[in-house]
Amino acid sequence: MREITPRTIMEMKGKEKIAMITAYDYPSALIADRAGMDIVFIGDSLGMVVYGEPNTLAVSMDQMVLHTRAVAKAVKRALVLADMPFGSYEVDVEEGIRNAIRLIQAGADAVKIEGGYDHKKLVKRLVRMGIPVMGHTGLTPQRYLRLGGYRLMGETEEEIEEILRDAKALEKAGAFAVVLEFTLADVAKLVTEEVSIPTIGIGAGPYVDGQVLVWHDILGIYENVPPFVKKYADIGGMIRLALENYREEVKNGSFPAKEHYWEFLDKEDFRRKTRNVLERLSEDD
Ligand SMILES: Nc1nc(=O)c2c([nH]1)NC[C@@H]1CN(c3ccc(C(=O)N[C@@H](CCC(=O)O)C(=O)O)cc3)CN21
Ligand SMILES: CC(C)C(=O)C(=O)O
Ligand SMILES: [Mg+2]
Repeated sequence: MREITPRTIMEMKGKEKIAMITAYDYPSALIADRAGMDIVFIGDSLGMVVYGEPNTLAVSMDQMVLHTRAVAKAVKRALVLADMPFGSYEVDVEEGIRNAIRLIQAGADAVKIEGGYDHKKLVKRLVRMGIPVMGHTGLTPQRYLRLGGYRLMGETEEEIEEILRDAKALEKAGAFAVVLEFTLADVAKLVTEEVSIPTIGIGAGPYVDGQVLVWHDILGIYENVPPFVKKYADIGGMIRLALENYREEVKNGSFPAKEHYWEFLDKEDFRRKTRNVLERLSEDD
């Protein structure tokens, strides 16, 4: 059992902001956990930042399971949350349950689904069988095709109503938190005040109970970052410099240096051994 549980996260509402970051592999998850993140999250955004897809729609359950397993092995303290990918829970509740179980068996402590109102039944069933669920409303990237791209949500009454209805449905169905993605800050504030479960924002302003961002975006290793991202480091630039140095030293012969390889001290010993080996090899043919 890890230190941070869904109960811990729920109790943070109104007291302490929740810090959440994505991670998709073992070394990244080790660093995220040691940095004191509350939630380490295997997002389906891995389709874009790890696999180079233009959106998240092609991500499979198999991919989510493999990356969840790698992250779960590294995390000792934080809550490990895994995204349910597009197509893994829409067809029927039973299939959603089967797929959520796969993520839990890969080491996740909880799963996240996009939407709320439309998935009340699934959320209720998962929670009753002991699988904690986080919801996700506002911009839901799995609706990429219908939305015609990624855009700010919550300007119209219809969108405000949909977002609030999702959040309330999630609260009622037993979800332990909800992600609010790329909504006007006023809408995120309204939702945060209207529901008792924590809201975790991404591009939704400061009036929420926590924040989530994508690993590659804040570290400067992804080119097409959303406009709400703050870049905390230029790791991409550091990697580029390191690789240019390595390449240069290979080309000019300064790598490997003495400390990077081993040779016979007694060259006469090596000559004798070589002679014997060459003799034996010539007898073979
Ligand atoms: N790397 C990454 N970071 C994310 O935060 C993220 C993903 N991927 N993939 C899934 C969703 C998609 N998100 C996004 C992606 C792009 C914009 C964005 O660039 N919006 C532009 C207009 C884009 C357009 O219409 O072409 C804007 O200026 O509003 C917003 C949210 C957030 N999520
Ligand atoms: C953007 C966050 C909330 C997400 O769902 C993901 O990274 O997949
Ligand atoms: Mg996602």
